[in-house]
Amino acid sequence: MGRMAVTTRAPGKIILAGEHAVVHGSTAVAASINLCTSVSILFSPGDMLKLELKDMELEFSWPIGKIKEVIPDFDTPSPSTPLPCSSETLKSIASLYEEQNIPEAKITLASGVSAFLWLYTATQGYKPATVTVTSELPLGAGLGSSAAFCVALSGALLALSECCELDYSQQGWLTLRNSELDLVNKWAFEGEKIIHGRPSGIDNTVSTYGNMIQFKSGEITRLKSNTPLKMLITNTKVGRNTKALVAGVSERTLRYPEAMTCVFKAVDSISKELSNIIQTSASNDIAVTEKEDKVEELMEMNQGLLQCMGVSHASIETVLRTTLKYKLRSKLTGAGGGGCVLTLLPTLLSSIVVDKVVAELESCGFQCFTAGIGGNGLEVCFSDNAQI
Ligand SMILES: Nc1ncnc2c1ncn2[C@@H]1O[C@H](COP(=O)(O)OP(=O)(O)OP(=O)(O)O)[C@@H](O)[C@H]1O
Ligand SMILES: C[C@@](O)(CCO)CC(=O)[O-]
Ligand SMILES: [Mg+2]
Repeated sequence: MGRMAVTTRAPGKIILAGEHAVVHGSTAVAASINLCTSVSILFSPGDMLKLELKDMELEFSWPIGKIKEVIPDFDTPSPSTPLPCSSETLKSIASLYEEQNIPEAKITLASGVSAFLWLYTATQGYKPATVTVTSELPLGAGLGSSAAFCVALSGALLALSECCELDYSQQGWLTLRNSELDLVNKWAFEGEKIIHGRPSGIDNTVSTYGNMIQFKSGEITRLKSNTPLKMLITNTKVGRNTKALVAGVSERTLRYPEAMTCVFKAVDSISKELSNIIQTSASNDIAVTEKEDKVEELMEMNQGLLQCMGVSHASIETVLRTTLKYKLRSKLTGAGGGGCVLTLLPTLLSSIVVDKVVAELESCGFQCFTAGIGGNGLEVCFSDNAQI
């Protein structure tokens, strides 16, 4: 029996320090969170490629012949060689979803659908299949939904290719070898380029490998945290688009190169300080409190510099002001412009205060939750039939 069906899951992330500046070569620190995107692929007879986005109750389908016309040359795809999608091909791919009548309110999905069509065809060619996607992550809210989608999808596509040496009779969730994860990460980066324009690669990297990482110009250092950090995540529910925010920072950098270079350098130092603090061991409550005080201070400094880059938002400022009333510090996470804000919850903070701050934030229309930080990266599960 060949490999017919696979399900993968890949986590979202929080950025503790360094978003945006990381696109310009600064250090950043990120951790996976225990909210995932899952992708299931089932090769099926027939002549259609189907994409089902379950949470959005959307279904797309294309005749294989039509895909071959628009994205030619993949009769023998080479999944072991990650390929960028050229801007001409990206334009022709647009004709594939324009025919599918994506509802106006969901037009931001177009870039995700383009990334899907590219990654699928470039790795599997013209095989008919049904691909199903579900996600626990809010889309476009700073928690790396685009990267989790690209990693889960690339992982599923490669798990069904000759590139991965997996025992597909094995039950339950499996992890890939490091060299296989490296390949998934590279394909996912090609997908992120379609969605983000100019990604640094931090989001797909932390989603692929999991845990907590320091990242600078594609170089990854795994961080061993001795004391777990507890973060409150507040979703302002203000929609935004990472591609536009990243482009905005680049435009400001072109207008004020010297000032922005200093800002990026300051962020680089903040991320390095943070990563040192995270890795120092704290043996008692006083040491833990000192550590948390420093993390809070660095988060506050990083937020100031993100304001300077022009990626804060009135809703984010409301979260900052509200949490500060309770002496809690916050910073935006991900691309900003709305989306999610992180607030450090010190170990000795009473649950009464947490309940109060959450109630006040929720009365503003925001949504608060906590998430496990630093868990597994991509995982794969084989079955005769896809799981979701
Ligand atoms: N489950 C999914 N199904 C289809 N497309 C998705 C899915 N998740 C993300 N996407 C695509 O990614 C886009 C959101 O990506 P974007 O980078 O703007 O936000 P994010 O990744 O959630 O936040 P950040 O990049 O700041 O961490 C969506 O508009 C869609 O095109
Ligand atoms: C804003 C950004 O720095 C992080 C988005 O999560 C973009 C990137 O690094 O690709
Ligand atoms: Mg993204």
